[in-house]
Amino acid sequence: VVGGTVARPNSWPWQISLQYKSGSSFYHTCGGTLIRRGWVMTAAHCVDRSRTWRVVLGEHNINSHEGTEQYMSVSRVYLHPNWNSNNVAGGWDIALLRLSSEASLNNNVQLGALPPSGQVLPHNNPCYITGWGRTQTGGQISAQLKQASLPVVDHKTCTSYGWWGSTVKDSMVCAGGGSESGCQGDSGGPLNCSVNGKWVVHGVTSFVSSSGCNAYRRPTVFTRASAYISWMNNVSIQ
Ligand SMILES: CC(C)C[C@H](NC(=O)C(F)(F)F)C(=O)N[N@@+](C)(CC(=O)Nc1ccc(C(C)C)cc1)Cc1ccccc1
Repeated sequence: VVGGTVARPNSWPWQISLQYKSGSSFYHTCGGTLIRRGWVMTAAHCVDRSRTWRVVLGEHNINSHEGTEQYMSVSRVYLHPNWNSNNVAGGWDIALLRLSSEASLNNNVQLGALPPSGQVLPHNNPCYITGWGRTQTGGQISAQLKQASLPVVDHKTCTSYGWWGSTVKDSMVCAGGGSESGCQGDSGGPLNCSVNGKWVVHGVTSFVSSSGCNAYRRPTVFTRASAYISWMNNVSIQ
């Protein structure tokens, strides 16, 4: 996350850290959202290569053990069937992870709320991106979970000339476009939007401009969760 602030610990209790094993250690690579006690929503581009994954719930500082963490292994990865890793512009950048056991819900670990199918939020709807991603283009990832205010940029604006143009599809949502943005390592994490006074996980962090995470008129682009409700329902009743 470029800009913004360090989040109050566990104030986004559905945020998870997706980590892969290398040698005898695990490393943060992406964010995600706990949507059921046994299911995590993340980006397909995070998990489209086979690795040994683990999901950390109740995490704040990824470099220290704070006693609120739950470490879960992943029993199966469900990539969206239409996902094409050579064409993130095509969309479909969403995946579900089946956890090998069910999370215990508490003050530090809660389920994220998904939007109703088809919901599209208005321009400037208040939203926050959260994640442990790089804090500057080309910089380091953050040890502590960060948050930044990224208001929705409507499709009409985001797909216009000088912005993302036709790269952004209807199944995506843009947010930000100013000095604050997502960055590498935030992938897969939630875009938390305030709707009727409740937090709804409206987006899955998908991409930023290669010319800079907070490039001018290149808002952070998210997979629009409300476009994939039926797919998620069909997968998670398996
Ligand atoms: C793996 C890609 C497909 C998605 C990756 N996503 C992220 O980093 C995210 F923002 F989600 F945290 C990304 O943007 N990766 N970049 C490598 C940029 C990138 O690849 N972006 C991108 C943008 C558009 C497209 C398509 C839609 C034309 C493909 C890739 C990060 C970057 C940003 C600034 C400087 C250097 C690196």
